[in-house]
Amino acid sequence: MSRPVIIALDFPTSDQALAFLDQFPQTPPVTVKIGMELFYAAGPAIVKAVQARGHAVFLDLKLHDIPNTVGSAMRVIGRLGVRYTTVHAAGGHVMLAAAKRGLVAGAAAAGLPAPKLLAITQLTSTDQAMLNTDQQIPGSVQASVVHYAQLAQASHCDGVICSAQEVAAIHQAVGADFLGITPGIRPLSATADDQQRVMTPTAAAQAGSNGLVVGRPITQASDPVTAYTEIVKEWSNAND
Ligand SMILES: O=C(O)c1cc(=O)[nH]c(=O)n1[C@@H]1O[C@H](COP(=O)(O)O)[C@@H](O)[C@H]1O
Repeated sequence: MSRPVIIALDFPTSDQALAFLDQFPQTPPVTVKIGMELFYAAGPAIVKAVQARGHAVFLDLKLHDIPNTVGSAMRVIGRLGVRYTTVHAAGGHVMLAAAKRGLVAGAAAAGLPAPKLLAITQLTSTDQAMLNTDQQIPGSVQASVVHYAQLAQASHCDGVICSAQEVAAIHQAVGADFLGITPGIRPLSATADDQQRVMTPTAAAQAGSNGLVVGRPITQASDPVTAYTEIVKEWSNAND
């Protein structure tokens, strides 16, 4: 799927994650996001287990540290054969560029294509008040997200993670080829949970999102495969 619906595999153990995943057919393969919770519990072995089933992995560890540390960690991630990985744009230009260099070098050493590097802009759980008070960043959320997208592009990232609410402004500022992958996706029937900047799959497609990240509306559904299939159908129809 060139515009994937990525399932956030947010589970505390490998057994739970794989039991969930094995409800899905292996064909067509799905793309799953392995984040901090599952990776801290299960390590690189869970990446291999998902790949062994033929599915693609988005490894979401949101690195944010000094440039040398991030570059070295990305060199290791580059060897894992994942399709996407993340870093915080707030780490700045030197850190982002080191992340990209590390990722490309690690992948090349393993003879693999480099994963796409996505920079986190403002988390979708952040609202206007939190931006201005907790982070002491003046101005609008959209202005901050567009700024981070410009910084990420200038630092050789392949795209950003943002809310679908900002995707159109990002594409206008940095071009439509720069990926805007969007969590905070909620079908009309779903609750927002801790997300602040949400959109439906249809609205995200209309805004130009390059891919959805969806967790609880699928993982906590009584029938996850049907929930996923419905979201894919809504997303595909809106992209046609
Ligand atoms: O990097 C992410 O994937 C991410 C960035 C962001 O701004 N907001 C966000 O929700 N996410 C992740 O996307 C997933 C969303 O999960 P749900 O809210 O359950 O759909 C979680 O795994 C979050 O860690």
